[in-house]
Amino acid sequence: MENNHYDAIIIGSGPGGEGAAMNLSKRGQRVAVVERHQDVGGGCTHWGTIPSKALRHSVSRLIDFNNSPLFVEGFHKPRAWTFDQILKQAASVVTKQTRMRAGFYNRNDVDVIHGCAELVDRNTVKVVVEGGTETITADKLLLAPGSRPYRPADIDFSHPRVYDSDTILNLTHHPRHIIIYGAGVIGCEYASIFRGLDCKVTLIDSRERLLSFLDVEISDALSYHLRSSGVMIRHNETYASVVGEDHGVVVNFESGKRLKADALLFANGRTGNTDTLKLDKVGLKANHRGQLEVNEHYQTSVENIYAVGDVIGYPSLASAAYDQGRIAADAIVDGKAEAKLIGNIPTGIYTIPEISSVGKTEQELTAAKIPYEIGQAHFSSLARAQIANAGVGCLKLLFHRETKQILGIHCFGVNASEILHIGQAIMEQEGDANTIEYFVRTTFNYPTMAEAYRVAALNGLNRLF
Ligand SMILES: Cc1cc2nc3c(=O)[nH]c(=O)nc-3n(C[C@H](O)[C@H](O)[C@H](O)COP(=O)(O)OP(=O)(O)OC[C@H]3O[C@@H](n4cnc5c(N)ncnc54)[C@H](O)[C@@H]3O)c2cc1C
Ligand SMILES: NC(=O)c1ccc[n+]([C@@H]2O[C@H](COP(=O)([O-])OP(=O)(O)OC[C@H]3O[C@@H](n4cnc5c(N)ncnc54)[C@H](O)[C@@H]3O)[C@@H](O)[C@H]2O)c1
Repeated sequence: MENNHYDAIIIGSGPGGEGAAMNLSKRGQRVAVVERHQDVGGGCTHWGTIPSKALRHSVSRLIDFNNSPLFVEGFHKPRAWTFDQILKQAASVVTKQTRMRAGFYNRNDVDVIHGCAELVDRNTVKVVVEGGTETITADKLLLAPGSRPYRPADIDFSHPRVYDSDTILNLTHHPRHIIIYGAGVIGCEYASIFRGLDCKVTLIDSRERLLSFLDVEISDALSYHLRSSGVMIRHNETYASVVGEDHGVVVNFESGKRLKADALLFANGRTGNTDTLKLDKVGLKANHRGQLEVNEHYQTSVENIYAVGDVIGYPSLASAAYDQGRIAADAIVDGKAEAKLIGNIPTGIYTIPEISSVGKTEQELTAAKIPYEIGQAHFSSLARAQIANAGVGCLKLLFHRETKQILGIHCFGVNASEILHIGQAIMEQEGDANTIEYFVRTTFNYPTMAEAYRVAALNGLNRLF
């Protein structure tokens, strides 16, 4: 029984669970991680971030190839790949990630128990393993069970042509036309992937603007580029019913419209994986989206039970989940966490073109009556972008016209999610060190995409009078 007692038990081996496990182990704690999937890595590695980013990478290489005069000379038709083909490439990345992550647990002496965890009481976890159950105990518990696609009850997800963002990874036919219902981040990313594979894509948005949390100009640019690549976007539409047919799906809308396609990807929201945890055994209750409430130390209302990652809701990102796990581990060991998740969480959206932003949008600054100015650099005017045939995109810096403090950074185009971090490093500086003038005072390698910061800063400073 002694061996079954740990300092901490973690449920879930996604970025939240892993971040916590590594930090707890480095801090000398005896840790067990319970994972119901056969491999570690979480939804992030197996069904979410990693496969979707690997698929997207293959598609953008295909687009680059077909658009490069150097490669297409002599070819009379564009190269084409099927979803099935690029899935194989994605699977190999998932395998590499899984092996690497399994190694982290091994090297750090973290016990990984494969089975489904249920809470018995505030110190005891029952693990349903193949052929029986195991019971383990700990002083502290950390819940990092992640989330899954939200599935409305009136849609038959067992129909072979109806997919969500998990099951789309089992798609074996190549749809000529796919309807993507839900134009959140997942819907927009998959619209780019399928369009890049030359499928006809209809993207259904229940709202009137794509990704309305983005700066309007960037969201407009995304709409423009998705549309010009051939994606049909329908705004302000809500489904009334989904009817599965022999080789396709018909979606009827409340507006009276009807659409038919070979497949439907329903990507409209996520639900926290709390339904099988038996939260009632410890007196916890999830909200209607299966999410738990925590305080600034990631502690739930039960003192020794913590929670991180998608199960606590916003920002529901792998990037943040890892940091939350690390911070929660400090709180578990020290009783409180000194470190905090940064206030301005960056977003990286892997559509084609890619989008990334941090800080305030123009609409937020206008609403708050903050006197800001804009500095812009269009990629088409950068030598590096011209060399790379990557002229679509821009970097937009929003800064305070009096203090020159950077307030927001918005970027779209090739490598936007990498480019963003240069500006973020300056924007995160305290006091006067956060200034757009940094980009004018420093010297950038030439030619680089980073040079966009100098171009944008000069553009913005020249607007001041
Ligand atoms: C299609 C898609 C693309 C995404 N792209 C990005 C991106 O580009 N960038 C980004 O930052 N984020 C992205 N995300 C979000 C990101 O994947 C999640 O925010 C992240 O995985 C959350 O980490 P987590 O540790 O909370 O949970 P998860 O990664 O979901 O891991 C939870 C783990 O807990 C296990 N588990 C659940 N219940 C139990 C139980 N009772 N017993 C045992 N084990 C259990 C699950 O099997 C799972 O392995 C994407 C998500 C999706 C769906
Ligand atoms: N590149 C990235 O950072 C990236 C990529 C993909 C996904 N993600 C993460 O995945 C999630 C995206 O999910 P999404 O694109 O499906 O859409 P979303 O979170 O934008 O939600 C779409 C709609 O569904 C509703 N909704 C959400 N959860 C619901 C629930 N449980 N029940 C009923 N309605 C619900 C929302 O209010 C919204 O109107 C986000 O949390 C995002 O952070 C991130």
